[in-house]
Amino acid sequence: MEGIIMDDEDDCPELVPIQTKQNISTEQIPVTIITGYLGAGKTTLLNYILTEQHNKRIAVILNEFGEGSAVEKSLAVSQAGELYEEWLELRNGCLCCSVKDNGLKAIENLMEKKGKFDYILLETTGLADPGAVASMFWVDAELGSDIYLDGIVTVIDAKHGMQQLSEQKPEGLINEAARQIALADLTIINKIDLVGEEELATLRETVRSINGLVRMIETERSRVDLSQVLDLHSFDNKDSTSLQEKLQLVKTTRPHLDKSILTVTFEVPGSISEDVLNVYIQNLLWEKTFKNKAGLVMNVIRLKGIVSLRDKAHQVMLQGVHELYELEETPQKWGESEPRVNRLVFIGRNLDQEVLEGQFIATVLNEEGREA
Ligand SMILES: Nc1nc2c(ncn2[C@@H]2O[C@H](COP(=O)(O)OP(=O)(O)OP(=O)(O)O)[C@@H](O)[C@H]2O)c(=O)[nH]1
Ligand SMILES: [Zn+2]
Repeated sequence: MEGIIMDDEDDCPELVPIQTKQNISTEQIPVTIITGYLGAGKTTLLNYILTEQHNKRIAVILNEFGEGSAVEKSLAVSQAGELYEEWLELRNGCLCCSVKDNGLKAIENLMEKKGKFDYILLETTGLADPGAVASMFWVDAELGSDIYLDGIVTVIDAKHGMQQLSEQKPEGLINEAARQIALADLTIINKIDLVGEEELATLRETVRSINGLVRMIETERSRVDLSQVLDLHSFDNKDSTSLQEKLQLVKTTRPHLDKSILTVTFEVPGSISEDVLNVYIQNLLWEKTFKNKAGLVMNVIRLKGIVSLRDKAHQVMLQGVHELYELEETPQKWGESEPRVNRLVFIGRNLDQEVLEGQFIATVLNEEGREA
């Protein structure tokens, strides 16, 4: 297989072999995106991770590329935009860098100049859309990069989180704090020293109502068990069994806050054709032809699933962030007597389970029935 990468020196596309993802994943360096609203405790978390005992050489990137479209900037990598970087040596042989613009390019430079790292932590600015940043790393991994996206961690302020989540945005605009939770693989509810159990319970429930899939931990001064934050493998198929089990536990949620983001899930038995599934997903993510019963366009922020593709012995994982999605065969085979099912989880705005499931059955499944 071949793919195109841009050459640094002369901006000339160059054909290079791309190894399959599975082969290189052991050598690739994980990137964890740390996001969260202003003052939630992101920097405290980074500092904590850096000072904890770990045998990793961690590079920390404080990015300021949240403003504007990070995706556009990443696509302009080949145009060799000017970079501004400041490097700081930290404890444990860790490095810290502040990037004004292109985060990806900075990481590549980092690899060249300082040798390889074991781990990269990237703190986004409080108001950034981490989805754009995540998509950028995800796209890059597809191009055979040295790095891969391990997970999105959202730090939430236990004291101010509810208020931030309740802020009404002008029509059409999304609440940033809610979006950050919708995207997360892990949420850290921080500053629990500042709230009582009741307040905490309300916040917990609200977080769950937004993202039915997310793992939640609670901390003071962002003190976490590192094994709960690093090496989550949220975007790869290293762990498809557990993903399947995890998806089975997810329930469709009821929005707690007005017009808020929620999680929708369904399971439909049968095997489907990849082409028809692609049309369904693209209509949802790209064409935006799906509407809820109030006529509002569905907006999916995160998408996960395990599907049964016709002619495939293995389970196939579905992953999506904003408008990017990917279908990837997992090492997990369907059992001989195991019923073939498709389980999908959607996190986003204006989602309606009946519509999503109904459309899936009507288009994806019935199309399959006609072909069979
Ligand atoms: N009481 C209390 N204060 C905390 C806790 N964690 C962090 N803080 C304080 O909260 C403030 C903000 O923490 P930061 O780690 O800078 O938050 P941040 O998310 O990086 O903030 P920005 O980068 O400005 O968005 C600092 O003054 C921290 O000392 C906690 O668990 N309890
Ligand atoms: Zn910070």
